[in-house]
Amino acid sequence: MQEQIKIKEVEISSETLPVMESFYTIQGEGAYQGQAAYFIRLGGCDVGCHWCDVKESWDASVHPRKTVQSLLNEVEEVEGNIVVITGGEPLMHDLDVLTSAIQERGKRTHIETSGTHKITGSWDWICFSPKKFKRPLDEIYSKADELKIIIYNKSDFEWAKMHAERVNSACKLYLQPEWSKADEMIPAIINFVKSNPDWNISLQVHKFMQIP
Ligand SMILES: C[S@@+](CC[C@H](N)C(=O)[O-])C[C@H]1O[C@@H](n2cnc3c(N)ncnc32)[C@H](O)[C@@H]1O
Ligand SMILES: Nc1nc2[nH]cc(C(=O)O)c2c(=O)[nH]1
Ligand code: SF4
Ligand SMILES: [Mg+2]
Repeated sequence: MQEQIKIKEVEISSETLPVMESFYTIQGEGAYQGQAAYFIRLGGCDVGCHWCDVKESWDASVHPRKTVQSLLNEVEEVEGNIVVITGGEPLMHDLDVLTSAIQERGKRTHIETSGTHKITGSWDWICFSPKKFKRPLDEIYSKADELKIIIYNKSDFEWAKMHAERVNSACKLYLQPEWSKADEMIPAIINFVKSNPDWNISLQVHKFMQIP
């Protein structure tokens, strides 16, 4: 046991991840919208969405590596008990050590993912946002707590339904307008949700509030 704890401490202090930014804010999207959360944005993504709102995250090599210990110190400084790991595509990294350590400190681990890489980490909430640009892996469908489809054009509604058929029955369903198309797509999203009341609308409220 003593030996095991030692190994863990070594892993926590020596394991590093490329971090583009980390910040304490309000979760602007999905089921936890409106709640305080600490965000850790990891560098690296190989999906390539042309409308991605954080393209600066894609190249992992330009983002300095931080130790898990230093990330834990940041997380422990804030009152909020939700930690959101995002990116980039966070599942390009092994997240076992980071997420177990966050949970051991009594905080919740949430992830924002495209589901295109093997799931590592221990998660209290998985937000799965599939993309047409890279096929998700099968394992994410049974594990997702929240399915969040970005609506860029009208063809995305049928695509959304197709994914909803594959997730587990408890998974919450969200449609989120692509930011630059929001004015154009919101009327169609409203009509869709009126006809398909299992679905909810997610609006990136942090952008309206002009916060990170
Ligand atoms: C930047 S991504 C990072 C996490 C992961 N790579 C993913 O795509 O799920 C975080 C969330 O923002 C959404 N998103 C990215 N660009 C967007 C945009 N222009 N408009 C609306 N949502 C966007 C993604 O679909 C995802 O749900
Ligand atoms: N406030 C805020 N909420 C968010 N929810 C998901 C985000 C993300 O980029 O993953 C995000 C973000 O960047 N900011
Ligand atoms: S998967 Fe996520 S981070 Fe990667 S390009 Fe798409 S929206 Fe951006
Ligand atoms: Mg964002």
